[in-house]
Amino acid sequence: MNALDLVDVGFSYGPRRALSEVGFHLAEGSFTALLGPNGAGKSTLIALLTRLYDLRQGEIRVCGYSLRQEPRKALANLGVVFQQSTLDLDLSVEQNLRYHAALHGLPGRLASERIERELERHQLGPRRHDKVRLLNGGHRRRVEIARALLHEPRLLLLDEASAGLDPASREGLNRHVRQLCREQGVAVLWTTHLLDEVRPEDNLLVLNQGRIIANDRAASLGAQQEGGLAAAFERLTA
Ligand SMILES: Nc1ncnc2c1ncn2[C@@H]1O[C@H](COP(=O)(O)OP(=O)(O)OP(=O)(O)O)[C@@H](O)[C@H]1O
Repeated sequence: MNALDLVDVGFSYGPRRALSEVGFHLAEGSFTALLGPNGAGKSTLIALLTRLYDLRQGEIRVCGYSLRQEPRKALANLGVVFQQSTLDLDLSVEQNLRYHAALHGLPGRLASERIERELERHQLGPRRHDKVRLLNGGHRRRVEIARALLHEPRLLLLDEASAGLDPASREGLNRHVRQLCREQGVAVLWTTHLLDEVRPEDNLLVLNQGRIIANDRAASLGAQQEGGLAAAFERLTA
């Protein structure tokens, strides 16, 4: 079963069309980069996937559950890291995780076990009692990812997760998420407008003006154009 299926999804802000006939499938445990220039429709798509906006056109299924018909089951399989951080800066790393576990209704002991596991997995153990305010951008993102995985989703959405990070932290985060995907079998949808975050082996979706205009291995797309992926992306989004 796929981690995510989108079929003919559309969305408009009043008369302004933001998404048209968007369709794609993400296999379980796969890493997919969703690349699009500013205004392509990435945030709108994330808002539909997280049910911030109502889906009126098309179908979205998370692990086979329709977002419209079985939203609770669909969302139980979804973890999200939003573009804007939603951590409480004045709570510690551990308190932020505990708060989220409570929101998801995880009983105390299970919450503690999962928190320990995520702290370890994200190498955050030594920082557990630090207020989030004291962490650098890369570590804050790790806390958000740890938090998003507490309820054991099968699909993790990261919306421009590397925005605002310095190059070394960006690279570290990118590597970390790929490792999670490989080792834990969580499917990842990584949205970005930065081409250098895409690797040749990635599944690549290119969104432009609300439409998916490419869906292929990054290496295959790059091979189709002299100048590689950068030239292909430029041509596609021109
Ligand atoms: N609240 C809104 N009202 C009207 N139009 C909107 C609204 N939000 C977005 N749009 C338009 O919808 C289109 C898609 O925007 P969206 O924010 O989803 O793109 P994006 O790829 O996330 O861009 P960015 O990387 O700049 O956030 C754009 O043309 C944008 O101007």
